[in-house]
Amino acid sequence: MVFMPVSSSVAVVLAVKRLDAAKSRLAAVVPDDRRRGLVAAMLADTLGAVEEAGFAAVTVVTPDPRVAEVVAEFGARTLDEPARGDLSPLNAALLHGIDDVRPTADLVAALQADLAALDAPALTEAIDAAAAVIARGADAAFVADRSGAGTALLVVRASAAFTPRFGPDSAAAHREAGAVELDPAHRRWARLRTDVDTPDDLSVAVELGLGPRTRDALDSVADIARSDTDGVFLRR
Ligand SMILES: Nc1nc2c(ncn2[C@@H]2O[C@H](COP(=O)(O)OP(=O)(O)OP(=O)(O)O)[C@@H](O)[C@H]2O)c(=O)[nH]1
Ligand SMILES: C=C(OP(=O)(O)O)C(=O)O
Repeated sequence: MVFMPVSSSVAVVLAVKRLDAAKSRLAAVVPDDRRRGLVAAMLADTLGAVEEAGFAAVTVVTPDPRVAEVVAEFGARTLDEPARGDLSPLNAALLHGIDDVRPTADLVAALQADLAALDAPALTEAIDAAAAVIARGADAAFVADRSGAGTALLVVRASAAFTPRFGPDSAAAHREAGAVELDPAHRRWARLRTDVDTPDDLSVAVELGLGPRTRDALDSVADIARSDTDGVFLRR
């Protein structure tokens, strides 16, 4: 068994699908043309928090050149989609990124890309907690999302053959695969746990405090949504 120091080097991997296909569950409150900008803004705020936390080795797996432009603004790198295999497209994309950076880091952190309220302290604390658990012998550790069913962050030992299991009920899937759940009582890291898929998630992220780019993107939607009775996240 290999033991890691808590000060292990960390590579961060995210996956973003084509913007035209992204965040369909927000379609009722954000029109198509604004939704692409909103998804890009949430990615930018996520990458902003990662940068502020001091994690410099960042890879985003995406087929979308507009996403690649956002990634380049943060000095991060883009990897194209892998060939289709047995895994879901999301897990195939993440595993492609994880495999690519494995030789360069002690730990690989797979992070959701829509963490519009993420801040550096939450991310740093969670990755430190994961590093400590992995240093004690686990192959992987994760932070569940706000609902408890999904996963906001999965950290794997780079040398371990741990396959990501993002998707429906991924928290249970990661737990069953042997990953250690961090802060299972959900007392900490609300800003990390709030991935934005639905209007309700967006409301919670607004309450927590959005990153600046998401706030700007939503301001542009607000002009439309103020007169829209479905603009739930703006009426709070
Ligand atoms: N690179 C890549 N990323 C993906 C793929 N599928 C999903 N993702 C990303 O994985 C995260 C979660 O994906 P989903 O929940 O399936 O999609 P979503 O865009 O968040 O939302 P919905 O359209 O409402 O399901 C998002 O960051 C997606 O952009 C894929 O095939 N390739
Ligand atoms: C993919 C996941 O989340 P979502 O579909 O909510 O983005 C997940 O939590 O594993």
